[in-house]
Amino acid sequence: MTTLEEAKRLDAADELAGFRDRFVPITDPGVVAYLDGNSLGRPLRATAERLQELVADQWGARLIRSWEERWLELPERIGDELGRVALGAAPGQTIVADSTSVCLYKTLRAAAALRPGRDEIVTDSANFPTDRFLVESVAAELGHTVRWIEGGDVHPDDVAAVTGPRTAAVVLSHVDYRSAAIADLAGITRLVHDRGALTVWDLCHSVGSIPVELDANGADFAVGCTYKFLNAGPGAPAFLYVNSRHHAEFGQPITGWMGAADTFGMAEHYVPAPGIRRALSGTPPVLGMVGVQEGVALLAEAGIDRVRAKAVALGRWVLALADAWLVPLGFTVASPREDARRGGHVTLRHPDAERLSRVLIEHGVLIDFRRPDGIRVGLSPLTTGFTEVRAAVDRIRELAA
Ligand SMILES: Cc1ncc(COP(=O)(O)O)c(C=O)c1O
Ligand SMILES: Nc1c(O)cccc1C(=O)C[C@H](N)C(=O)O
Repeated sequence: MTTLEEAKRLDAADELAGFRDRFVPITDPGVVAYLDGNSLGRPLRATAERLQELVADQWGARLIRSWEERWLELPERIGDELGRVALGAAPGQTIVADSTSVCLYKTLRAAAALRPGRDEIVTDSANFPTDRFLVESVAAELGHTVRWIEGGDVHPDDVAAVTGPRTAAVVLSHVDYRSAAIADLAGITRLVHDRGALTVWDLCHSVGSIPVELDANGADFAVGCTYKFLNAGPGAPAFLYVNSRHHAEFGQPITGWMGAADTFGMAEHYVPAPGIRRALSGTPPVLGMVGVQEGVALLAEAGIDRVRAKAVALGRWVLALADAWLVPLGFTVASPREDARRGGHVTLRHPDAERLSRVLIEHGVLIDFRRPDGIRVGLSPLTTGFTEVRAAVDRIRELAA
């Protein structure tokens, strides 16, 4: 059923519908649908308020004293909360810092160093560019070889085929940025450990969208961004997770003073801080962390399980509309149809996707084009509505006909 009544019924039954009011309204009357929250989540009203407060009360009034009073502890404090709410991570293992790219570099270098004598790093040829580029540059830096899994939608068997006694680390995305295919984090982690290697998971497209269980699955390292489903804002800092069993030996390559044991001791040489704090390098981005804090707080209120349930329902809705309206026009579905294997977006393929994406954006349907022929429909359960999605797919039908 694809009727407007059905869309309204789904919106009326949506337990998370009220959360939409917690976001800054879209004032541009030309926007029909915002389906790009998996690239840049919408801003929270609370973030705007908290930023003003911070500038006035903490930065403006307390000046440099705010570092000691509250700012220095934020990377760990927000990291712990993020770990609790979204990552299945006990406190002391997650920290907010840097960009995903930098966090990936740090964790991959650390992982490789924990496996001396092994000289191969595994990743997937369809992985996000930053992941592939960093795997290549870390491999070049260390004299390692990259072993590629071809083509995305990575299964444990694909990992088994390229890992062995020479594998140091395996770098994979939990949710594929193009197809939304969910990798078997538990099964792959187990397999990689059986081969004596370590895992680095990129959680950019899963954090805040699907529950992740890092501790329960024995994950080694993970990284992710906060500006997608956590709505933390453009360029908001990323996070990294290091399982506590690696803390004693965990050494990361950007040995700045903020990750040192005694930051203000101005020591002659670097001695890493105990625990996850050693993952830090430079001064934490306090303004950007406000958005992370608010995004995580909102997610805690909504609950990751309810968020996931709505993401699944939105995904099914896109598939139903696409099957009825777009498949007859030459579109194909590039995302898994099985709910359990599909993350928080649906990618539709069309031979003319690049031009069509431009036209759609001009007509207020804000989707993403992803090479070579994908139109990516991002579904953010805290802001996306069923009627909104229907209007968007209707517009795609109209413009593609
Ligand atoms: C899978 C994945 N990894 C990494 C990134 C980005 O990394 P950064 O935060 O360094 O821009 C993105 C999106 O930008 C992504 O989708
Ligand atoms: N991080 C981005 C940016 O700085 C500019 C534009 C887009 C992005 C994105 O997040 C892209 C996104 N990771 C993707 O999956 O395509």
